[in-house]
Amino acid sequence: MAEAEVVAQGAAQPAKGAQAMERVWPVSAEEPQASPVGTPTVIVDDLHIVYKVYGAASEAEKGNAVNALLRLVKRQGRPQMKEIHAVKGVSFVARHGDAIGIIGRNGSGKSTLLRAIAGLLPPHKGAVYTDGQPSLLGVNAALMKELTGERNIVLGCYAMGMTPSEVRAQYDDIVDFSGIGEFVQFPMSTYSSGMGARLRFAIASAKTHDVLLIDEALATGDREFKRKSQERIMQMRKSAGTVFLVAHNLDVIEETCNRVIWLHKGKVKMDGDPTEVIAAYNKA
Ligand SMILES: Nc1ncnc2c1ncn2[C@@H]1O[C@H](COP(=O)(O)OP(=O)(O)OP(=O)(O)O)[C@@H](O)[C@H]1O
Repeated sequence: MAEAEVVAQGAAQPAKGAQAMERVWPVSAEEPQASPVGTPTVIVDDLHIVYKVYGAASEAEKGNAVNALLRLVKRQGRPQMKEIHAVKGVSFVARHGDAIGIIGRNGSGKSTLLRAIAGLLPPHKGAVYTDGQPSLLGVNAALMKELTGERNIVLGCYAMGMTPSEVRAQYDDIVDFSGIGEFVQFPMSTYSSGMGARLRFAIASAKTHDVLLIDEALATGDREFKRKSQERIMQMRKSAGTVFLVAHNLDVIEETCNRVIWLHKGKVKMDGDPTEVIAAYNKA
């Protein structure tokens, strides 16, 4: 991911792969301005995502070190194109106020699904409809390492569409929440990975998102930070946004989410109550 992609990807521009959702619920004269809890925010309809990888070895050459060396040294053979079908026909509806945990083994398609909802990957087949702007907060969503924390906060907030006065109002809270203290004046290249992750989460969560997608961002923080971030995710749910959370730590998912989707080899294996889905996943 490019260094300049700041904090919450997709926050500043319209999503590419995702489509704005058509209204599918009834409109009445007394309808409140704020979206009521339970209205759909994301509809994923028979979604397929396929990566095309160039330069992959053919089946016959797989695992053959001599061939691999020959290809490198003599530049033999034309680059092969291989397709990786990462998400295979996933469908579900997410609603306002939902915090949805996505679980599954390594390579099951969790991050790919989040990136597709954020509109960063075009569907090979099927569609993603979103009501509101999805924002992806990932471990790889890089701030600019050569800039200080201070400048990254300002840039990150602008990238999320905040105004200068909103940035001023939120600045102290972001620094406090991140817990990076005086390091805010140092370049981010001097931060530990945990400090960087905390700052990213603090910046991204300073704004109310329609749909916030969090990819393993809580994995690197310490216990205290995890507690604070979980509280903040709960607050975001209350402000009627929708939060998706990918994490390998199932305790975090169970404590934070009201629903869990278990992906297995790119397909939904189970979707429902966190305790039930996690119990089934642990038995598998
Ligand atoms: N940029 C990419 N190019 C090609 N293939 C990719 C790319 N990203 C992921 N894949 C492949 O897509 C499949 C799903 O990967 P993905 O990262 O979505 O899984 P994941 O469940 O998030 O895994 P993990 O738990 O290890 O983070 C894997 O087979 C992976 O090798």
